[in-house]
Amino acid sequence: MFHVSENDDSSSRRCVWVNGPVIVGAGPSGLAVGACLKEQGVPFVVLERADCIASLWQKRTYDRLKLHLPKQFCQLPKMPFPEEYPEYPTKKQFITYLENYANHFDIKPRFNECVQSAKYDETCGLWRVKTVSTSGTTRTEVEYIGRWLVVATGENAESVMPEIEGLSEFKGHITHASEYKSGEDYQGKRVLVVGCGNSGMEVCLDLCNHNAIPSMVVRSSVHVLPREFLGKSTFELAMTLMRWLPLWLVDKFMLLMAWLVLGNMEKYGIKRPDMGPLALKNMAGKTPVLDIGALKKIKSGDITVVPGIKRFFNHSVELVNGEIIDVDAVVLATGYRSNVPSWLKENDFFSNNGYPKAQFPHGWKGQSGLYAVGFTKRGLSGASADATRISQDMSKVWKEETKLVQQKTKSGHRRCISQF
Ligand SMILES: Cc1cc2nc3c(=O)[nH]c(=O)nc-3n(C[C@H](O)[C@H](O)[C@H](O)COP(=O)(O)OP(=O)(O)OC[C@H]3O[C@@H](n4cnc5c(N)ncnc54)[C@H](O)[C@@H]3O)c2cc1C
Ligand SMILES: NC(=O)C1=CN([C@@H]2O[C@H](COP(=O)(O)OP(=O)(O)OC[C@H]3O[C@@H](n4cnc5c(N)ncnc54)[C@H](OP(=O)(O)O)[C@@H]3O)[C@@H](O)[C@H]2O)C=CC1
Ligand SMILES: O=C(O)C(=O)Cc1c[nH]c2ccccc12
Repeated sequence: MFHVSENDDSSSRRCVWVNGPVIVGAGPSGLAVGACLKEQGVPFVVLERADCIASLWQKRTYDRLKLHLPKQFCQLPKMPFPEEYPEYPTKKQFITYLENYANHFDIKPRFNECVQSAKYDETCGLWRVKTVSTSGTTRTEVEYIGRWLVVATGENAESVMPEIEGLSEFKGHITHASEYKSGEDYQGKRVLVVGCGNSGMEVCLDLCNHNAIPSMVVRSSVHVLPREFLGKSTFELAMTLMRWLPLWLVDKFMLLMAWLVLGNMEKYGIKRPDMGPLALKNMAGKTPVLDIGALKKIKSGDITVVPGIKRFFNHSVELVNGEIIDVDAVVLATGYRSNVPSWLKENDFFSNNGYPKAQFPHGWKGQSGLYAVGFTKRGLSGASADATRISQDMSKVWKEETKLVQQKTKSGHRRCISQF
């Protein structure tokens, strides 16, 4: 690396030349690319806006979270989970695994550096990546310059905060699922949970377990599948069946299985989409809920399912069916979005929704040395697949060029000697 600096009292500017890729984001995706590159001897820099690795897992998830897919589908390349880990590791175990992973591959991200912009400079054929970090009253701007850019900022970079009429008038506590830690703070409270994805369902279950009174807003439809069927992981079963059967048939099997285990959920207000669960995941990226107990609580009446929201009042909410219910607090389990459009000045490869335009498995490589990892809507296994491809692609070029440079230096050296 090569540095150029400029300073005054409260701010400083630096320019850093990066030999190898600039990786933006130190979540599982950025770490996986780093690990694969380390093995190939390609140097890199990882930039992270937070002060730790895997900030989504460390700072923006609730206490009782566990991986909801079996561990073999969640491990990163080149280092399996410890054998003693359970089939569904806890959040704490997953974070420990990631910390060990970063240490093992000696990945040292530059923390507290938020990427503000990244632009390809046509004239020099290089990426210019600008970051800002503030510490006390000092503001530091750094420009990293390199030939490759790896976008690893994730599908969950920002929380989606819906605009609902009257929400700003609501006097109770409002929080997003990403800030929710535990139901402990909600004992005895009537909590409206907006959204019925995996977050909404699990927050409701956690609230029940802490003697709160949750109502869950289901404004459209959702596929709920049991996490296990006859002691086997539903996800694993689906993946196995997909090897032999067409997707529509696997979907039929999933629905039959869900009906056998969970029964008909429509009478409880949970309507299924017209499309099957895997077809919908493939087409729209909508993840089916893998149930770990919320449905039992819905059946027992501990969780009340309510339709969409019309508007909020000071202490209550009006639903689309005209009903008004009193509410003490609101948890917005309304999902996440990518933040790529806010900083990446490029629109050939990335679409304005912050995802690569090309579908999996083609969305990992763009033009001019641009790469994306972890935008497959296939969780950690999708990120691992991207990381492997990216590192292979880069290391091929890196090795060819290193060989060329060595040959040139050798022949240059011979010429020098022959002049004497
Ligand atoms: C609650 C929850 C549970 C999940 N459970 C599973 C599961 O069980 N199995 C599974 O396969 N998937 C799961 N997922 C999917 C999830 O996307 C992955 O687990 C994983 O975290 C994705 O890794 P990532 O590195 O792509 O993104 P992230 O983990 O979000 O990491 C991206 C990093 O980039 C940083 N960043 C963002 N913008 C900038 C910027 N401008 N400058 C610098 N740094 C930046 C962020 O701070 C963050 O640290 C879950 C997701 C959630 C929200
Ligand atoms: N244990 C685990 O491993 C967990 C994994 N996850 C993963 O994290 C990712 C994000 O999940 P999640 O946070 O649940 O987000 P999702 O995007 O999956 O779900 C968002 C939910 O919010 C609803 N919603 C959005 N806006 C509104 C609104 N204005 N009014 C009413 N409802 C609204 C959506 O309804 P609609 O469908 O109608 O748009 C949907 O039900 C997923 O990939 C999930 O699998 C999450 C939690 C736990
Ligand atoms: O947890 C997530 O966000 C995932 O995307 C994991 C996942 C990848 N493929 C799936 C298919 C069905 C359910 C979950 C997943």
